Amino acid sequence: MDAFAFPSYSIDFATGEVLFDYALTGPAGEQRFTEVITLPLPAEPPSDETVATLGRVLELLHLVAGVSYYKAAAPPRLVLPAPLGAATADYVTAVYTKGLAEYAYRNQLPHVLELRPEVPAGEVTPARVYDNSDRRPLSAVGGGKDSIVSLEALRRAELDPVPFSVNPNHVIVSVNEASGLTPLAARRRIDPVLFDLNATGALNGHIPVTAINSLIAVATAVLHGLGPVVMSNERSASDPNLVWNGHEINHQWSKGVEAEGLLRAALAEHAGLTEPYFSLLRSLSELHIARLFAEFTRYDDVVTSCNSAFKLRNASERWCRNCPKCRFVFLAMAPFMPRERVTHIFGGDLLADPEQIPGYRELLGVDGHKPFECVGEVEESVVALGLLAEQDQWRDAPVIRALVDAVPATAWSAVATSDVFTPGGPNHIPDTYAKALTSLT
Ligand SMILES: CC(=O)N[C@H]1[C@@H](OP(=O)(O)OP(=O)(O)OC[C@H]2O[C@@H](n3ccc(=O)[nH]c3=O)[C@H](O)[C@@H]2O)O[C@H](CO)[C@@H](O)[C@@H]1O[C@H](C)C(=O)N[C@@H](C)C(=O)N[C@@H](CCC(=O)O)C(=O)O
Ligand SMILES: Nc1ncnc2c1ncn2[C@@H]1O[C@H](COP(=O)(O)OP(=O)(O)OP(=O)(O)O)[C@@H](O)[C@H]1O
Repeated sequence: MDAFAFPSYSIDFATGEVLFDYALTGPAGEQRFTEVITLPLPAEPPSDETVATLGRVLELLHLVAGVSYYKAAAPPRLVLPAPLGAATADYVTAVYTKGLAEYAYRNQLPHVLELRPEVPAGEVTPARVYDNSDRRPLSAVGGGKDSIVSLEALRRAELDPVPFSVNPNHVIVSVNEASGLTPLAARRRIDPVLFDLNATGALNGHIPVTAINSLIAVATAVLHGLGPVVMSNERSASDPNLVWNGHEINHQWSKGVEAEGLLRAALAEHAGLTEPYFSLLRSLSELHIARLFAEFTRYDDVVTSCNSAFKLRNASERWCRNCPKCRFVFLAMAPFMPRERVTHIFGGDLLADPEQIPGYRELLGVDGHKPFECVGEVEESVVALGLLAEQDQWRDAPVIRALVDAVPATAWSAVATSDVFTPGGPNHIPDTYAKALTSLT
C-alpha cells in the first residue's frame, strides 16, 4: 500500500449514526474500511448552527479516527480530503506521528515519525464562533480513579457534570451508577475487517485512543448543547517513555499537555469552539490523584484502572493484578488507605506477593525503562515506596522489604525534595474550573 485516504463521511440525524470511510490504496488494489460511531441523540432536533459546528468537529474526528486503519500498513502517503488551517493540520500531523510513535518504535518504522499529510490547497471557510463555556461540563469517565476524582471535584463545585463514555462496559456502567449521575454514552464500532487483517499478520500496535475518545466527547457536547469536555489526564502523561532516533516515544502522547494544546487550537480554528476541552487534573501527579481518590469510598466496589478490563475481546472482569498499571495503582493508593481497603478494591494484596517484585523494580527505575502503560513517574513510585516503608501496616510486606533494599541511595536522595504533591506544570484549566480543583486539593 502506498497511500491512506479519507473518501467520505456521513451522519444520520434520525439515528445518530456517523459513518467514516477510509481507504488504503496501492498498486495491488484498494482496502476499504468503515468505522461507525453512534452519538447519543438529544431530545430536541439540533439547530442549523449546532449541525454546522458538529459537522466541523466530525471532519476532525474523521481524520483522527483513521489512525487505527492507517497503522495496518503504514504507507508513506497520508492524503487528506480537504484544505485545513495551519493549527488543524499541525494537530493531525502530530496524531499520526507522535500519537503513533510507540507503534513506529515497536515495528521499527522510522518513516511514520516523519510523516507529513498531503493537504489539498485552498481556502477553509472560517468556522462560526461557538461559545459554550458557561454550560454544564461533559466529564469523560473511563472507569478508573482519575475520572472519578474529576467527577467528584466538579460535583463539589456545583458545576453539575454530565458523565460521558465511549462504549461503556460493565465497569463504567457501575461507576456511573455509584456516582448517582445520569450519563451519556456514544458507541464506536471498529470495522471488523481490521481484526481479520490483524489475524493474517497486518502491521499492528498502539494507537492514540484518547484523541479519538476526546473528539467523540466534543461532538457529543456540541450536539447536546453542553459545555467544555473535562478530561482527567495527569501531569506525568506528558513524559516520554524513551527517546528513539531523536524522537520522544510516549505511550500516553494523546493524554499529554502538548496534545491537549494542539487539540484545543484545532477545535478553535476548525470548529470555532472557544472553550472546548481541557484536563482538570493536568497539574497533578498520579500519586496526588490517588491520595485524592482515597477520600471517596463510594466507588470501592467498582473502580477499575486496569487496561485488561477494557479490551474489546476477552476482557478481565476487573483488576488483572498482574500488569504494570495494577502494580502502579496499588502502590499509589496503598499509602493513603488501610491495607484491608486497598486489598478489597483490587481483590488481592499485590505487595504480599513476591512474584510482583520484578515488575515493581521496573516501575522504580531499578530495571529497564518506564513500561509502555499508563503508569506514573519513577519518582512517584519511589515516594510511594518511602511512605509505605514508614507505615506499620506495610513495613514488613515481602515486596516492600525487597524493594526498599533494591532502590539505590541516589534515588532516595533525589526524592527527598520531591514535588509530587505540589501541583505544577502547564495546563489549560479555565478559572472557574481551577477553583473546583483547588477546593479538592
Ligand atoms: C485495552 C488495551 O489496552 N488495548 C491495547 C492492546 O490491544 P488488545 O489487542 O490487547 O485489545 P483491544 O483493545 O481489544 O484491541 C483489539 C485490536 O483493535 C485495535 N484497536 C483498538 C482500539 C482502537 O481504537 N483502534 C484499534 O486499532 C488494537 O490495536 C488491537 O489490534 O494492545 C494494542 C496494541 O498495542 C493497543 O492499541 C490497545 O490499546 C487500545 C487502543 C486502548 O484502548 N488502550 C488504552 C487502554 C490505552 O492504552 N490508554 C493509554 C492512553 C494512550 C493515549 O495516548 O491515548 C493509557 O491510558 O496509558
Ligand atoms: N471509554 C471512555 N470513554 C470516554 N472517556 C474515556 C474512556 N476511557 C478513558 N477515558 C478518558 O480518557 C482519559 C484517560 O483515561 P485513563 O484510563 O487514564 O483514565 P481513568 O480511567 O479515569 O483513570 P485511571 O488512570 O485510573 O485508569 C481520562 O480522562 C478518561 O476519563
